[in-house]
Amino acid sequence: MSARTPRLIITSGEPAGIGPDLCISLINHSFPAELVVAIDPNLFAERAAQLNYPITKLITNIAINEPPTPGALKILPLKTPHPVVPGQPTPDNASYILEQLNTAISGCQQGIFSGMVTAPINKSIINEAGIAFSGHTEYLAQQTLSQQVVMMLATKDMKVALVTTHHPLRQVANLITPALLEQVIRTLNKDLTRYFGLQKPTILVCGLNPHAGENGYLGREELDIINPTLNKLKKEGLTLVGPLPADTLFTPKHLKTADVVLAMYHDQGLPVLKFHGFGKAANITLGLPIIRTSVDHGTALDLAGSGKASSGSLMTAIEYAIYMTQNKQ
Ligand SMILES: NC(=O)C1=CN([C@@H]2O[C@H](COP(=O)(O)OP(=O)(O)OC[C@H]3O[C@@H](n4cnc5c(N)ncnc54)[C@H](O)[C@@H]3O)[C@@H](O)[C@H]2O)C=CC1
Ligand SMILES: NCC(=O)COP(=O)(O)O
Repeated sequence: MSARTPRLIITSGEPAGIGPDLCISLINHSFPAELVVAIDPNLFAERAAQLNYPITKLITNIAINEPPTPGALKILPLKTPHPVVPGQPTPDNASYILEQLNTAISGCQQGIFSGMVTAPINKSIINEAGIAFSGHTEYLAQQTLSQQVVMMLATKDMKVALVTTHHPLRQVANLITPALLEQVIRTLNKDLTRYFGLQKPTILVCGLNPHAGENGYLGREELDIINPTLNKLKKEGLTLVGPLPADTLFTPKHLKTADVVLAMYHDQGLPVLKFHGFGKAANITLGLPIIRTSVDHGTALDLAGSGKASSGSLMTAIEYAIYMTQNKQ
């Protein structure tokens, strides 16, 4: 495969959501990559007609032994077991969603694809089908036998990574252990160098409690867990700042010094990132043996088939995947 032209697989996600719409909108864009969309061709054609996209021909021959064609958009055909109604997801199509992911993962592992970009899925629908599923991040970690993955959302000028991902808030404090924090920071540090060329990234670390625990009077996790872990890693030469109170960490004075912010939990870090750049950020999974980026939003069932969904985040996710394949060290 050419080092300069990646072949990326795009999983179209929940068929009743906006994933298919966003994949269809790729017709109007050209990337320095070959894009292969994992989707039911009938769904692609039906939704394209609904959105008034003229489709003359779908290319389903991926020609994996040929070099990728820059700017090409191809289809990897799969079949939805159940009819798709925009805005109305059904657990009967959960197997189709997982088939997309499994096809993408194995294709990346075999070197057919340089990386995968995922459109959104609805976690609860997959669970309704009787399949325990908390997110792409955790599923990819499990399927690739990865020891520690890290969810990081990135716009062009801000990166926020998470120590914990999709857990009930009640469980979060107990999940933050020295071992987890150490592994997350090591993975983050390593992959910021590996994929983004940051040789010694500055990582700004949030406290867990208000005011970073106020010297133990508002919670002890900073004193007992976060500080000792940061000190251990700082002695090894990592550039870590914190734990800082999360409310004031997210201000320009601190952010301008940081390559990435490490938040302790999902809704500590992501609302700030999304306020800053919803619709133009990518979700990147670090710590995997393959490259995976994703959109920053969900299935937006209210917009499926309406033509009102913005493809900005999918564009950013594809751009980041291309960047990562080309800058990987
Ligand atoms: N990468 C993924 O697979 C993700 C999946 N989800 C899933 O999505 C489902 C719905 O989650 P919500 O919290 O409702 O978030 P959501 O992102 O689907 O929707 C939140 C609001 O943003 C709007 N919106 C979302 N994407 C948009 C786009 N591209 N253009 C214009 N407007 C857009 C929606 O219309 C809605 O008003 C959940 O099941 C959740 O698990 C959520 C985040 C990421
Ligand atoms: N808020 C991010 C999100 O829910 C996406 O998670 P994942 O499916 O990429 O793990």
